[in-house]
Amino acid sequence: MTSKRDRDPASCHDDASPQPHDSDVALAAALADGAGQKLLSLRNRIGFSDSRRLRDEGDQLAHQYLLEELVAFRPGDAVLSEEGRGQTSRYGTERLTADRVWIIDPLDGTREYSEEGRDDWAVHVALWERARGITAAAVALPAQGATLRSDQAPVPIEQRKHSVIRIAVSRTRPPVEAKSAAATLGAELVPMGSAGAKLAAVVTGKVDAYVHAGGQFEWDSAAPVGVALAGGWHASRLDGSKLVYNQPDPYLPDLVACRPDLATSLLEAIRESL
Ligand SMILES: Nc1ncnc2c1ncn2[C@@H]1O[C@H](COP(=O)(O)O)[C@@H](OP(=O)(O)O)[C@H]1O
Ligand SMILES: [Mg+2]
Repeated sequence: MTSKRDRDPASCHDDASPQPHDSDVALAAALADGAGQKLLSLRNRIGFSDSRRLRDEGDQLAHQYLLEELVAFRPGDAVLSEEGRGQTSRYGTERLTADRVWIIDPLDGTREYSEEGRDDWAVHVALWERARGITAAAVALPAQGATLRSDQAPVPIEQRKHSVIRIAVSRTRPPVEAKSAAATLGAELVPMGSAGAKLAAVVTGKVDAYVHAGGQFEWDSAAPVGVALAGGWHASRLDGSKLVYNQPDPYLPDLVACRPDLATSLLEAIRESL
């Protein structure tokens, strides 16, 4: 099969499409954008009256698009996707011996995607490389018209302090650890959907931190954590240990991300709550 890498770019792509010789991070951003545009179109086309249908079709549409493009542009790489089956699923073993694995969440914040007017949902595309971890990442926020990339840090860290510390949490499952840490620090909780949207709120300065506990998988955090770490933010497990990806079991149930100057006091407040 001819891969898109082998084709003449001018013959088959417009300016917005991924290009065969894109860097990994440029490809991640182009694919996250592409999936995001498809999700916006689907939302416009079928509306919100049948939210289950919108969620299911959105998940599948974005997954299929990302998978086809990754197979075409990076045919030698493995994929771990939330929506995957077989080799791309959490049970697939090909990724465990691969040197390069794309960890994707085609639609993060599925619930919010199916609710009219909400913009807290995202598309995650990250590349994990053996012995290096996450080396390229992009998080598209299609309804916010933004895409965050691991090679382009947003505004300088000093500009992003609030008088009262703001901690983003799940709007449906706010963890007790975050409530307790907020009480210790005199912080306020900011409920929001989607791990990608919450980490984006951290790196763009809308909030100071994101605390999650109680369950999550590698695809929920790989790309947003890749963007945050590349930009100089703190991101770790709640106990302060490193977030490790492409594990045999991709369950990765908790994380904390924040401004680096807040990390010590926030981790300490969380530790007191454990
Ligand atoms: N306890 C839990 N177990 C498994 N996944 C969870 C979880 N809590 C949150 N998540 C996942 O983390 C993402 C962000 O959740 P939240 O908006 O509640 O913060 C969602 O991803 P998806 O939308 O991709 O399923 C959600 O399914
Ligand atoms: Mg998710």
